[in-house]
Amino acid sequence: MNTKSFSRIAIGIRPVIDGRTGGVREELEEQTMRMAHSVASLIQHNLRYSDGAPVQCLIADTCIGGVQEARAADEKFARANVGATISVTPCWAYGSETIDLDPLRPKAIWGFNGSERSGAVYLAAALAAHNQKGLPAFGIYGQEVQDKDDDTIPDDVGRKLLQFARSAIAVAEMRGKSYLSIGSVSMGIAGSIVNEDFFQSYLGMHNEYVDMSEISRRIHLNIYDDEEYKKAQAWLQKHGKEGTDFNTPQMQLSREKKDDIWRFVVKMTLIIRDLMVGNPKLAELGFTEEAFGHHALAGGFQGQRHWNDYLPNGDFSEAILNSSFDWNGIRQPFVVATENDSLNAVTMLFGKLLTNTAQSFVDIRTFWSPESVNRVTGVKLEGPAAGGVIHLKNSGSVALDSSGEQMIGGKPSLKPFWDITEEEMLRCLDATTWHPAHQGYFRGGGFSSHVLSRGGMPITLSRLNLIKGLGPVLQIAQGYTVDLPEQVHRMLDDRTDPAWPTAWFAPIITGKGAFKDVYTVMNSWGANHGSFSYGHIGADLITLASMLRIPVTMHNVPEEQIFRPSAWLAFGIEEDYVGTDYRACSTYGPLYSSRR
Ligand SMILES: C[C@H](O)[C@@H](O)[C@@H](O)C(=O)CO
Ligand SMILES: [Mn+2]
Repeated sequence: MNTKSFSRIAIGIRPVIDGRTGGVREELEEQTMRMAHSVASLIQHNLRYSDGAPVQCLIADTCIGGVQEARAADEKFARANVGATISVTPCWAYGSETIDLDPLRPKAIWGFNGSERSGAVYLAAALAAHNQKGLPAFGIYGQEVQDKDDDTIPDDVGRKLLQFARSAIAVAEMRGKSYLSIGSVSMGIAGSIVNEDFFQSYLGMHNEYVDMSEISRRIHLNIYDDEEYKKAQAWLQKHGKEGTDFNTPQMQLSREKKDDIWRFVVKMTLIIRDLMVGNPKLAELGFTEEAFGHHALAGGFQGQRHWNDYLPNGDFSEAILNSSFDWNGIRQPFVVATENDSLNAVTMLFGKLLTNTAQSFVDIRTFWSPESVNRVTGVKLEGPAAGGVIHLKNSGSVALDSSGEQMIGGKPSLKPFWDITEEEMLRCLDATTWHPAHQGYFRGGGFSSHVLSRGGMPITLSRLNLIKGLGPVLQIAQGYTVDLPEQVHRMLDDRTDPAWPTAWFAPIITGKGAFKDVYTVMNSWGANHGSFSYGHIGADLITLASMLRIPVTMHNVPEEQIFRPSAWLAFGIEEDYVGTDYRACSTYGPLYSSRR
């Protein structure tokens, strides 16, 4: 992305120490600094930014024994674009004098579980100070006692440090970036009514808008890189497989018209990307203003109906941009929401920032109970599909990675772009057929990406909704993609548009609440759309939501994986995990609230 001129977000590490000189402090200096270095090294070795570079950590110049050193660290961090902090300590230190007071930076504290001196005492004192001041912080305290010269990070501590850091980086990455709406509201879909207050107060993001006519202008005035356009065309000749035209013969467009549409949608793709992140090549061509782009970390394309009723739809552009590759090779995926559903774009953005993988935009289309499947196909669903499945099927576009043709340990998966091989990219392309769009819905034509997600992939379906009087809420359902028997898949898929991408989803059922059964998951979904991300990332989504103060309305994440700021426990009894979260989020209010 064209954000080179912006400095990277870093995580600031704060070694906190007992400030009593004349014996105590001196004895602790080295151990405390070593803790800071081992945390920095853990993060740098395990986490990456969206472009694949390792996450940077910055350690305070000195150990922090009091307020002077705390503010000196602040100053260093402010200059270096530090977006979150982790304080570490093996000992007692002066709680409220040493903590990070910046209200906008997510913060965690690791208190070393030792017996000679106890980091736990500081941890508890510092967390109490944070909570008393309304600055929520994550507490990390290892399960097992460590000896004072043990510099290792125990597994449980490491897991929490990384869970915190992944979300903290996501929070910091969003701040100051834009959501770009291309067009406005698609067919009355509420998620495409962009809510500026939400973007600004909860995510620290800005909203940018262009009319869809801007795409048309750039196509007509040749405001795109023609060299890249030719490269893309040649690549498509080789790798783009056109599929069956499912329109009735009278509705089918001529070959000539279809070829025109191919040319058009490739240009649209370059233009949507350029609108989002800019393109220095445009400046060379004399289009200096267009070269900037809109600083967009996510975007959406309205399409229906003002554009699609007479021009080619966005299916191809969205599918390619959301994928981890194109004619330029393997690269980080963009986030482009269908139907300009900005709330689904945010859900996709959360998933992308937490995992660095391509996200799959889906319509939550049909609950197929075992009885309905049996009635229609005569087949009794078995195995993971036995309780019924939810048909996830976007109206024509999905990241090609969703095919599951990338492998981890020989199993279908979606990987960060730096782990995807050339061969896996080709397999994803091979698993995709581009079908002429349904003429009833898309009079202007287009090419829908037909991708069937392979079964057996752990996925997390999520969705952000806005509720007046309450604010944003997040829904999370972990589960698996499933392979239905071939003839069952065909019969069910053919009842709707077979040109569109499909995933059969079996959420993990707990027997309780919204996860009573598959029907209840479907019935509890708060909108027509959702986004799925590879892996069971519900715990990370919950941590991220707590940093942003977005309550989670439903989830099936095991209790032991949940990690939120320590203050959350003060808001209610554990059994009532949803209510506790609501009370905490509403007390703190959005992270970038003007109330502060
Ligand atoms: C083609 C159809 O109109 C779809 O676009 C529509 O059903 C949706 O995707 C709604 O989410
Ligand atoms: Mn839709």
